[in-house]
Amino acid sequence: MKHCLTIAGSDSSGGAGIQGDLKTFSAHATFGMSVITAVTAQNTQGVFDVEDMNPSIIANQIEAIFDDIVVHAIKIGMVSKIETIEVIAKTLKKYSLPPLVLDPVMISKSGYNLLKPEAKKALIEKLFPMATLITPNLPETEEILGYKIKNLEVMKQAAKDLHSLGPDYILVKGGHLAYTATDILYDGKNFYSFKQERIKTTHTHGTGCSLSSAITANLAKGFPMTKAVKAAKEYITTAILHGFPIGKGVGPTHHFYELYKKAGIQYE
Ligand SMILES: Nc1ncnc2c1ncn2[C@@H]1O[C@H](COP(=O)(O)OP(=O)(O)OP(=O)(O)O)[C@@H](O)[C@H]1O
Ligand SMILES: Cc1ncc(CO)c(N)n1
Repeated sequence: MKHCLTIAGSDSSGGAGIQGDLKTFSAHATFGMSVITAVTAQNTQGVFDVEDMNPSIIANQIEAIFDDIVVHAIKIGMVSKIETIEVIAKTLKKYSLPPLVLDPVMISKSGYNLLKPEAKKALIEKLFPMATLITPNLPETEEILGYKIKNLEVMKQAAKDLHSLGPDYILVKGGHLAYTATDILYDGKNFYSFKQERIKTTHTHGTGCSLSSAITANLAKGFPMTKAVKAAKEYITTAILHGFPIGKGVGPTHHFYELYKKAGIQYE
């Protein structure tokens, strides 16, 4: 059994953030652990409130895990503000780290700033160089680099520009492209394209969180990066295809579709 850690925010509606990450780790038969950076009051319609955890409890959660349990891979999601970023970087640096996937969460699908705008610089300077992989979506990539991205060619240029900021691998996610859901992976030398037709659905709450957690679980199992991303892309595509129409807005994906199918579990 491999052990995966998510350092992220709690999503009360269960599809994204810590809850989505732990479901994804479990769906990959890995043991999930969590460090909560913030608690959000959100549902399928929006984010209504956020309470950030104090830096001391963030540090204590990280230390409690690393001082006791082997961590095979880490995912970082919502980090809210400068103090949170600083304490995560400082505390993690005390340990020898496994692969680290950083999802640079900035703005929720409903338009809420999950990262305070003034914290962008700290995220890039303190956490990007520690990351094995970063997984920005298109609005995040545009925000970090300061130019518009409308097609796959510009996504490749963006991947190169992001690579110069320190991560070993870049995955620019194309979920916000109009015509395809193609993601581009860059390792500093080669590009790898993960092509997928856009699925016509509104139930895409937490797709980014779940994709990065699936990659994390695959890295924990020792998959090389291209294989980890390929398998995670297949996982998220299935999860989106079977998304749940719960709530009045953007519903969550189905984290356990394949497992339920194999087990013959009826859930409808
Ligand atoms: N409609 C869709 N059909 C197929 N794949 C999709 C669709 N929407 C997103 N994806 C895929 O889901 C993954 C997550 O990408 P996306 O760009 O949506 O992340 P995100 O915006 O960070 O998500 P969130 O903020 O909700 O967590 C990517 O592999 C993307 O290509
Ligand atoms: C807590 C949290 N993290 C990340 C996202 C982005 O999907 C979200 N909506 N909520």
